[in-house]
Amino acid sequence: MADFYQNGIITTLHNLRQRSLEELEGELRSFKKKRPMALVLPSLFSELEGDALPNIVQELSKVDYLDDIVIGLDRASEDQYRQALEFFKPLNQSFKVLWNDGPRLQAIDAKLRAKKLAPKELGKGRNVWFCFGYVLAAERAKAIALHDCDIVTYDRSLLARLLYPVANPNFNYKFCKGFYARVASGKMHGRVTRLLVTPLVRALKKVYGQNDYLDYIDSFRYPLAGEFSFSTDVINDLRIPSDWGLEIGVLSELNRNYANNRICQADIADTYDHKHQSLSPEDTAKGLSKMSIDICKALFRKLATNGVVFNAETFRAIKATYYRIALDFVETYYNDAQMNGLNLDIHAEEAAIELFAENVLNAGHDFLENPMETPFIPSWNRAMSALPDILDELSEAVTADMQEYSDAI
Ligand SMILES: O=C(O)[C@H](O)COP(=O)(O)O
Repeated sequence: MADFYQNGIITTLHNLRQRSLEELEGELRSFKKKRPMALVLPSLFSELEGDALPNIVQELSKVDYLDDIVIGLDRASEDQYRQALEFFKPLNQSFKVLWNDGPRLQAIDAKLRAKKLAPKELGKGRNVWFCFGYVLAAERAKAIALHDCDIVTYDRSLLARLLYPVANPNFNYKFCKGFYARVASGKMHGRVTRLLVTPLVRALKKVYGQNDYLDYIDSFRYPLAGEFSFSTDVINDLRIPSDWGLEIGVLSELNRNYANNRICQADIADTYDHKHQSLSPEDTAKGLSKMSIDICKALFRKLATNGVVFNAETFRAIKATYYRIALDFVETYYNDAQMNGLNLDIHAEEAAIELFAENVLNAGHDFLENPMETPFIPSWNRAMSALPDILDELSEAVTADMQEYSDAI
């Protein structure tokens, strides 16, 4: 059984395994009148052909408290968009598929671009941003969940546990982050979370002393989880990073906009596995190497907005402190793995830490060289003020695409 310890400055909602999924879903059904619920799924077309998404769709088709599912489809040709519309048909909820590469959504993007409001980078952040715009335009959902489409261990209890804290009308949470242990096939995963984020946050605390923002990030048991839920009004003011800083960036935005007692985290799965990316030690523009640089920059940028000063010396101190703390963590993880009968490859862990330490410096260098660089997509509030009809146009474009390319929906 899990413990019920509160480890930080936000609320942790545990899974004490005392109630059935059916009971939880029954309660969610009773919430839906006051707080209608939607799910956002950022997806690549290639994920439709993978192992995870077919099972996710099957599981979701059994969920009866959810009103809407908004799927953002990236990297799909016209034919693949048609295939996607067929693929998602087993869903029993009202669903929409945003064909992000299609001519209608590209025209919306061009309109935003002309006002310098369009996302600069392709990827999950951009996809999620357009989906959020669609949810705002639909004006129905009050509670929204988002999860990745590559979860191979998915079952529908993940969604129920993720949505519950923001869907329950008696709770006041604006945002809930999911957490779990990424343990699968006899191994401990979550390399960037375990070996970069936690030790780097601890190193920054050591170098700069107590800091409310670092305490806040350190309170999340899985800060990089792609699974979170929130009340719809959160979207208006949210600036989403378009790079791999997405998860940290969203947490930072919530920290800026809300008090800590409006934010929680929930234990959403006993086991979790997903598609693993390569570490990519040879190319900093790819894989976990790129991810680690984007995450470091997201942390540095946020600290700078709190008045923290960085220079080449401080980055060297941060790197050295990070490296020592991260190496100490390897022993901790190794012993935890041993006691639980898991494998932990010490060499691979230390090689990842060496790469991440180098990338702490690379990120620091980029940060000092390009002080004006920002990966943030403007908030929907700003986009709507510049282009008041943009949400209606987005909604019409999605409906028109679905009508044109599918005859049976
Ligand atoms: O959460 C993480 O640390 C990264 O997404 C990498 O995860 P993985 O080691 O499970 O692939």
